[in-house]
Amino acid sequence: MKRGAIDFFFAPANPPAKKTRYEPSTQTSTHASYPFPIPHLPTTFTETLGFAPATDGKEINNKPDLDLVYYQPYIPTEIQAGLFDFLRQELPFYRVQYNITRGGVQTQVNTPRFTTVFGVDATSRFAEDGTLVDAKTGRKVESGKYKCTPRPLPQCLEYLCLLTEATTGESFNFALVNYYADGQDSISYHSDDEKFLGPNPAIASFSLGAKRDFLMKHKPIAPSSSAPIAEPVQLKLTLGSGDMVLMRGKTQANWLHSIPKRAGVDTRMGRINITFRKAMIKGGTENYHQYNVGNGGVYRWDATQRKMMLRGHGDSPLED
Ligand SMILES: O=C(O)CCC(=O)C(=O)O
Ligand SMILES: [Fe+2]
Repeated sequence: MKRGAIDFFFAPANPPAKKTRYEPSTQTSTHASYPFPIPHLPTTFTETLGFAPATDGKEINNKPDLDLVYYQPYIPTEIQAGLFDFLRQELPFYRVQYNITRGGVQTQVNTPRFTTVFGVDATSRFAEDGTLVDAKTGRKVESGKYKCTPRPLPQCLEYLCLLTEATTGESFNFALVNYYADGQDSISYHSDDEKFLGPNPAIASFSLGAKRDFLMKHKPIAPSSSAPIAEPVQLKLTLGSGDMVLMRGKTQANWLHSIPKRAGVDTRMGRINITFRKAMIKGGTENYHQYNVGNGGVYRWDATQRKMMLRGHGDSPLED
């Protein structure tokens, strides 16, 4: 029977397949530490990234100790959605659990988002063949140096890192990635002021996917008898897909930032955050690995079920 225009309108013969917003590259980044190979950026993305930053950065330094550069957006519009899909699909993610002891009481912390990390601190670098060598001497790093197995940046993040270095004039050796599955995933107020980053660290922070509020507040200032009680100094940036915020100077030493939980329509969508940072010493590599990879199972995006699915456990590498 012939289908009329009305039938076509109301009942498509096959539900439309979800459009893939990128054409995967056949080349991959591989490393003994990766649970599966990670495809290179599609060439359409690398070509379009030639036009990044898509806008000039705006300096935000009108509050005490604050030094930001806000690119709204940095990633060109045409590839924002595709790059989000690509990274969500192709990176390994973790849901890290760890214990903290406060006042002699141990409690388990469930990190309220998916995380992953690539990079090694400035005392080491990866040689062409993927082995770790001493940054100064070029000699092979002894196997016991790190408690974890550092992972090199895959080409897809290395490319974005190099671009970010060129834009900002800063240098980075780490990419930390957060995936907030929905509005219930979050990061609580903190500052990225660890000693292993050195003084006045620069951190470039990318957003892809759902819009989320990025809240900043000045760290408490010890009250002095002469000064009047100051209003808390705060700031809200609503980060959209493709945006980048460079935090630098005295920002980390004096400000806290967070992505609070949110209810509402857009918050059913996922959001990816990538931060590029520079760790100076071994402790930075171990800290980032512990809190962003941990020792639980690896998750990968399942395009059919449209959620992160547990793919394997522990450090045992998976075949793709
Ligand atoms: O998701 C964000 O925009 C912020 C992430 C963050 O602050 C962090 O990973 O340290
Ligand atoms: Fe942070």
